[in-house]
Amino acid sequence: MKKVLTIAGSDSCGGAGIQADLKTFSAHGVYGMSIITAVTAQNTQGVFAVQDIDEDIIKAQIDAIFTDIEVDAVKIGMVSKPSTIYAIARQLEKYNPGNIVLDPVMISKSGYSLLQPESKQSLIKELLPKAFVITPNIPEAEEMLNAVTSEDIAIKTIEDMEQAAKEIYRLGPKNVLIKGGHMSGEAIDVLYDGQEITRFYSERINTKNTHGTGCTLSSAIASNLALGYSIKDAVSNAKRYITTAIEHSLEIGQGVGPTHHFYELYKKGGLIND
Ligand SMILES: Nc1ncnc2c1ncn2[C@@H]1O[C@H](COP(=O)(O)OP(=O)(O)O)[C@@H](O)[C@H]1O
Ligand SMILES: Cc1ncc(COP(=O)(O)O)c(N)n1
Repeated sequence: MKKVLTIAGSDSCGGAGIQADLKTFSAHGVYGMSIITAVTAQNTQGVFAVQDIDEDIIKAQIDAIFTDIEVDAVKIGMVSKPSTIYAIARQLEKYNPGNIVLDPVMISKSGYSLLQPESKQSLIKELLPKAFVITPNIPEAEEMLNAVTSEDIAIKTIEDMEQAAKEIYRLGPKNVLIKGGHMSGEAIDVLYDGQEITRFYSERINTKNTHGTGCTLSSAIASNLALGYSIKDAVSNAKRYITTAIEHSLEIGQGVGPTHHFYELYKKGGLIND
């Protein structure tokens, strides 16, 4: 069985973060493992408190896994503060895993900042060059480009997304996927692999329940990479997975509800392997 690790924050309401990642891994038939970087007190309406986990125990968790288990892919989500980022970066240098999917989580759907402002530069310098693929949404892509150019870059069109993907590629990741969830019209994601741009299309589903879509997509990409798919096939499969997960999203809580991870659904639709 393929083994996939998530390094991310805990979402108490189960829609995003570690919880979404582990559900996604299970639905893909891969074995999930987790390292918790922060605990959030969160529900579908907001994030109410965050406690960062000490970097020594983050490091110890990474040692515990890599000294014992072969890891086929790593997904990185909420990393919160600079010392957490440095700890993860040093451990990745030590164990050098492949298939690192970096979801540069910055602000939750409910508007709470999950990455401290002083962490942005550390994330760019320490983690971007280690990523096989980075998966920013549009505001995150803008933030990263603004941090490196000191300009006020706004991504408004699909061509802007393509240009931004090429510029973020120069910061060191092997592939850049900019997600179009925050645009209007079709939900189009754009991949740049250093050679060419590929667009991934889906209809825009009319729902407010998109809590955890970015976490789910990046974990689905990590699962597919672990299963041996190429980056383009991994993104294409993951895009179908997230579209189905949003189509069947759940009316749970009073705010932005979560996506649905239902093994039988994906099996029936040919979205996962046995
Ligand atoms: N309403 C929607 N209908 C269809 N796909 C969507 C919708 N909202 C987001 N997506 C897709 O979900 C994935 C996550 O995108 P996005 O919501 O932008 O990420 P994030 O959670 O990081 O903000 C992307 O593949 C995006 O195209
Ligand atoms: C612990 C954690 N990690 C990531 C997200 C982002 O998910 P979303 O953008 O869907 O709110 C979140 N809300 N909580």
